[in-house]
Amino acid sequence: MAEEDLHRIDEKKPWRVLEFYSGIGGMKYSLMASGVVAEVIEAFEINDSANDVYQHNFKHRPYQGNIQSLTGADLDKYNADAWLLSPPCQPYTRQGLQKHSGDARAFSFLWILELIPHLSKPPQMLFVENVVGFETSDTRVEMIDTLTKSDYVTQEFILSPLQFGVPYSRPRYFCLAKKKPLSFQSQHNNNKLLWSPGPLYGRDDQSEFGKSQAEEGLDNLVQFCEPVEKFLELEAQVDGKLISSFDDSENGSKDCYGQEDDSVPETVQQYLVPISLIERWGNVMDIVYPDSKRCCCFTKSYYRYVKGTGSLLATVQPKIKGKESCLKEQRLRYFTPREVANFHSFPEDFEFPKHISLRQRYAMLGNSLSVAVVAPLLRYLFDS
Ligand SMILES: C[S@@+](CC[C@H](N)C(=O)[O-])C[C@H]1O[C@@H](n2cnc3c(N)ncnc32)[C@H](O)[C@@H]1O
Repeated sequence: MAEEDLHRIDEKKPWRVLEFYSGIGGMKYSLMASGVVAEVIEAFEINDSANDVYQHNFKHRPYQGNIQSLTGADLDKYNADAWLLSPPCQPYTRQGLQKHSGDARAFSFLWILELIPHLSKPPQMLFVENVVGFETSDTRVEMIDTLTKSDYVTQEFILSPLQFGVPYSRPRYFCLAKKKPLSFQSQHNNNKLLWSPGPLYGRDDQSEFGKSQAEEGLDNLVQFCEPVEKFLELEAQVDGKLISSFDDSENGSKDCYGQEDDSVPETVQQYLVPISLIERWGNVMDIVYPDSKRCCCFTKSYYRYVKGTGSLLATVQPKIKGKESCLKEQRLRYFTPREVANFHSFPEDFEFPKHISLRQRYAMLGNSLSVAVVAPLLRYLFDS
């Protein structure tokens, strides 16, 4: 390690961090929440609207361009200690064609990997986030191969917000890498894929860390999660008593779900799911209640499609929960973008600029990440 890097550790100078695929800044929020003394010196993102949101909240506009056009010299000049990367997930999602490294959307990440061995100032630490499915991809094989040859040690995790007290199922893959002679606190977890947050808290009973233990343990963990109602900005009806004051008398006549009107609703009524949609798709909807301890992953297609894109909230609680009771009478509504941000544990002061449409808000949030999960992972990565 260069002498200046050792000084950085000794003097607690802020780590210099690059944020690739910055989107709406989930990595930056996680770094802030982690308590690590660090500074994002540059962010890279191709999407104009995502950059508007980033700039609105952080007063800095990311470098707007294709990451694939960056050169080794461009990256060397930042002299960064750590790189945080959340490359596109579509090549690896179960819904996609799973073309892995053959998918054009994987090229920019493969390009970044290719640059690493040729850098004169490679990062001391790397953090990569992706969907479950990435761990079996050829891109992951390429990544681990490059990192190992370039003298990094790695630990990989699959973790969900449910394991951090948030009633939200969003398991994601993470790779943490440190360049030797830096090392992890629990070195016996090097080169392993772990399904438990135990090592982040110094718990080292490895028998707990496998996939099957994690899956078995989830039901148990769910009871320690906060209820969904703690994440709501709009009030919900509980115990048959209407707390919110909206009148949904027009609900029955509404037969589209936001495709025509993409403006941001101002009342809870506008988030109600049209009756026609409930009639057609009710059997595939995931319904949760204010006292539920789990809701499904919000994807970037939430609000545009109902199947597999995220949960809907019943604002009227029936005597028997679920689909045995009439769904139309449960007055289902979409979670608002602010509520999705709450499930992602974004800070209260996060906001969208006014010109960002409702669908763009859901899309960008669906692409983002859970601060509750990433912050402790970053703390563990930067811990020396
Ligand atoms: C999975 S999302 C990451 C979101 C981010 N972590 C957040 O919190 O919002 C991937 C992001 O990478 C951007 N992106 C995809 N390909 C890119 C490329 N070649 N160059 C720059 N940005 C790219 C997309 O626009 C998208 O915002």
